[in-house]
Amino acid sequence: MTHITVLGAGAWGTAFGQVLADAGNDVMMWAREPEIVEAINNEQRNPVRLPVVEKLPENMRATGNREEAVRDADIVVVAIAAQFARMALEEFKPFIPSNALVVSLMKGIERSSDKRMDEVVTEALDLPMNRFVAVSGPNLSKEVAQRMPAAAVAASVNREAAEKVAQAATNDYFKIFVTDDVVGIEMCGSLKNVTALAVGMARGAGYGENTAAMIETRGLAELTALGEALGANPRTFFGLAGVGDLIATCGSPLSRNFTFGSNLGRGMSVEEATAASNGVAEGVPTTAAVVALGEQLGVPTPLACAMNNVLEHGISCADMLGQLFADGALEE
Ligand SMILES: NC(=O)C1=CN([C@@H]2O[C@H](COP(=O)(O)OP(=O)(O)OC[C@H]3O[C@@H](n4cnc5c(N)ncnc54)[C@H](O)[C@@H]3O)[C@@H](O)[C@H]2O)C=CC1
Ligand SMILES: O=C(CO)COP(=O)(O)O
Repeated sequence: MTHITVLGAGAWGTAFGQVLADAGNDVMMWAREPEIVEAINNEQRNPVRLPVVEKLPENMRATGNREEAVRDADIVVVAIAAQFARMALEEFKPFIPSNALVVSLMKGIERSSDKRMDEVVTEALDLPMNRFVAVSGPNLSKEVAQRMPAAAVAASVNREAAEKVAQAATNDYFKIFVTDDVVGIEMCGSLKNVTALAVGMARGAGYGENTAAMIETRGLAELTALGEALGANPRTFFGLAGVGDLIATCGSPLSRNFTFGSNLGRGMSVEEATAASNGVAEGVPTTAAVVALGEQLGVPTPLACAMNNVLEHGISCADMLGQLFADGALEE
């Protein structure tokens, strides 16, 4: 039996923990919230972050102790809000077994460094890239938690590592494919959140299908240009983690990023939308990081720039779309 530890018992950490438990693994959740540790161990539930599940599998336990959480792990899965991942992982570093694989489920770019999660995780743990795997795809946690069929992609420079993670997390309702395109997978997961904020905002402001489709395809073009500049494989953008996740996230009120944008479109301030958010909306800090990455790479990022003006300067939805229209590019 494979011993897998999930760091972070948020909505996705818990739903993915259930995927792993349903696939027959021994799953240990680490949570910093004592009430979540207690609820998982005593009631087999996570009423705080994933109330939709009435009974988590028996082979899922929890602890708040870092050493106990990871010391026997074959695979360590990280599902912590991206901006806090580096700090949190540094505290686990002394306890992670030297042969364990480390998997990131996170979809964000660290604002303080403008680095992707593959960079943050390997730096924080001093981990060789061949022990790192990124998992990403159209995986709204509430649906996966209800065991509705879904799929994702595991990316690693080490094919064997990606296959081991894919096997460990595949069950009768969840399937994982493999790729070696870590950068592409990371960029897809992070940038679709920026697009979802903008689409949500347009929806909240009352715009329809054409506007949403325009933002989604311009977002995809922006993500493809940035990803290619970083060496990603263009095919990745048309797979599950790219177009697949854009469709899921930009089309569902279950997405925190879509909902955050929608609340902005309805007239809430960033502070009000943050207070109303049911969990982390990674696109918010990631938007500024995408603008910075675009500047560093010389790649235009009109959508991220317009969305950044919403988040930092409070411009309206009409002005955000106006800025997209004012972009000088004529080639699609
Ligand atoms: N919810 C979803 O549908 C999906 C989420 N993701 C990604 O997975 C990551 C986690 O998402 P969720 O679990 O849904 O978010 P959540 O908002 O439900 O939970 C966030 C988690 O981060 C932890 N955390 C926050 N600050 C921390 C700190 N300083 N130290 C340690 N832990 C800290 C919280 O305790 C919690 O476990 C995000 O990057 C998200 O984009 C990926 C796929 C699907
Ligand atoms: O990544 C997700 C779905 O694939 C979840 O999106 P949100 O973080 O916007 O809820």
